[in-house]
Amino acid sequence: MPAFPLLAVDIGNTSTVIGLADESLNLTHTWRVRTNRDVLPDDLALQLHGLFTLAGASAPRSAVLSSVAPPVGENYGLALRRHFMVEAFSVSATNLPDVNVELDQPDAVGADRLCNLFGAERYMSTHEYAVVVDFGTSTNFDVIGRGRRFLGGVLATGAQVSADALFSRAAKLPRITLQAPQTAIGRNTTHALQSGLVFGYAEMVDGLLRRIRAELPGPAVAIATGGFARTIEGICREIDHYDETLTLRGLVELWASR
Ligand SMILES: Nc1ncnc2c1ncn2[C@@H]1O[C@H](COP(=O)(O)OP(=O)(O)O)[C@@H](O)[C@H]1O
Ligand SMILES: CC(C)(COP(=O)(O)O)[C@@H](O)C(=O)NCCC(=O)O
Ligand SMILES: [K+]
Repeated sequence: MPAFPLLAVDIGNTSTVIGLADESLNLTHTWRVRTNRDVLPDDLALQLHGLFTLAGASAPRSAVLSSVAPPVGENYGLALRRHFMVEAFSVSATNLPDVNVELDQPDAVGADRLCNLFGAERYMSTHEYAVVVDFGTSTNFDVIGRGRRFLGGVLATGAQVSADALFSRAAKLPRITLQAPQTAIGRNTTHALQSGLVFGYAEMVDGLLRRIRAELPGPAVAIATGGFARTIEGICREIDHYDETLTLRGLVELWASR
């Protein structure tokens, strides 16, 4: 039975990134939709059907899911079984035999972070270690060692969550767009906020990367991904690469290496 196209679904707390991969494991289509915990399996099937139809893509013959937003992953699994006759593989630390999760409680690690481990492998030819900085609802730093070792990391408040917390507690502050201002010294409220929220955030990331690198016994390559990565691109000095599809590609590579 042909297993392609493979459907890969990365369900985050804010967005769900969906892709179809061909037999060479290349992503032929990608979509980004809002994660909605209220939708039911039949809603998700309609959404998938609509996306495939709009793109003229064939229906999937296999599927792999990563979810950190229960019960959305379970609902995608049901939708795929009922409407596409596909039994999806769900990522967890307990069903990946080749991965060493060196944490106190390995099964508590987010599935997206395990995808990032696989997504980082192609950057590790010249480095013993990699750090994936995933700018999502939370900003997580996933520290990876060669040989599929998940060594730990950092979970920090996401940039948008930080901004929303400030706006909700300060009555006179406007809801600004998170983009870099021209200068660090802001001469109006908007620019001052953008300086704090974007440059301040970038300095936090650079500082944490320096601390992580200082704790590792060898050099580490740092790769940024996630919804907010593009805003920070070129501002963080400690980041070597930007890769928008790292998590989704990692999910596809994880599926292929089971
Ligand atoms: N197209 C975009 N351009 C800039 N920022 C974005 C974009 N999409 C999402 N973001 C920002 O990225 C963060 C969410 O990232 P996302 O990868 O969607 O999160 P999650 O992995 O938690 O679902 C939020 O701070 C949001 O404002
Ligand atoms: C850290 C996360 C909240 C990131 O989720 P995201 O920001 O991508 O929606 C998620 O990976 C998670 O819930 N992890 C479980 C705890 C852990 O990884 O240690
Ligand atoms: K994240």
